[in-house]
Amino acid sequence: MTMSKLTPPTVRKTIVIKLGGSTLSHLTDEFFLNFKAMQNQYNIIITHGGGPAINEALANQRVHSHTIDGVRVTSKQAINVIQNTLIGQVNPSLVHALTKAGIAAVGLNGFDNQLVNANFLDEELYGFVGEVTQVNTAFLNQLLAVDFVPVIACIGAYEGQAMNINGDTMASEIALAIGAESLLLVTDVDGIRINKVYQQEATEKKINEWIATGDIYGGMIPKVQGALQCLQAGIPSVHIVGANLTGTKIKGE
Ligand SMILES: Nc1ncnc2c1ncn2[C@@H]1O[C@H](COP(=O)(O)OP(=O)(O)O)[C@@H](O)[C@H]1O
Ligand SMILES: CC(=O)N[C@@H](CCC(=O)OP(=O)(O)O)C(=O)O
Repeated sequence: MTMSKLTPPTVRKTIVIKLGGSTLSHLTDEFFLNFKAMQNQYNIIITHGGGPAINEALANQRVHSHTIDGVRVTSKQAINVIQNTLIGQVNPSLVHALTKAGIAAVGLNGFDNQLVNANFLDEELYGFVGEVTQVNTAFLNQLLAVDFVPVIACIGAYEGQAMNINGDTMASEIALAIGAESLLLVTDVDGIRINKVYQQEATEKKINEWIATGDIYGGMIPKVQGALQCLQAGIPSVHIVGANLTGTKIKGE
């Protein structure tokens, strides 16, 4: 009997793409084409937020909330609305858009097979906001190995309790846990804009200055914080981009 040579499995690198809630309602055909082109080379994990949908749902139900530096202070009432909105509405409509474009998307959140466990970030200050404690990377790798695209809503699990995790923080934590090659934070602006000019590159030093001067504020703060954390942990490529996938490259020095 002749032994056939075993072909080693191709080790494909992984990209984590975070889609901001602000982008979800207008993903273009160009975006899906770019996505498919990337799929030829990389495993792709999608994470998403849903800020605008959450704001609308909270307003409809007259639940007040506010943010501190882009992180939503989340009461018990708010977390119920947020859980229902992200897992019940935003996630399935994104999965639908992706599957319609021929992408094998599988909708997930922190509860699924203990995908993302979380603890309270600071219960007194933020309420039900989660800090990621563990990501089930083995499960993600199993899905990627059979060419599924995990689409993860930014809800973590703490002993059966849903925890609100900022979408950018969730994306960064997943990128770190899986050892991603690249993190792409896709938002409604083409990167970091300073004095009306979009920056092609931004260093840690500049970013810290821009936060201090107020040129970076609100929802851009968790993005740059997550981006810097990934860069410091050795993820080679970290970008904040618009839906056309061009924007700001985050650099260490
Ligand atoms: N320096 C900055 N450059 C660009 N956008 C900024 C900056 N500082 C704050 N922002 C705000 O951050 C927003 C993107 O964050 P966010 O609304 O949370 O989006 P997403 O839903 O994609 O996470 C921009 O629309 C803009 O209003
Ligand atoms: C703790 C926290 O800030 N959670 C976010 C989760 C959604 C999110 O991050 O949505 P975007 O990606 O659209 O900003 C929130 O409640 O708005």
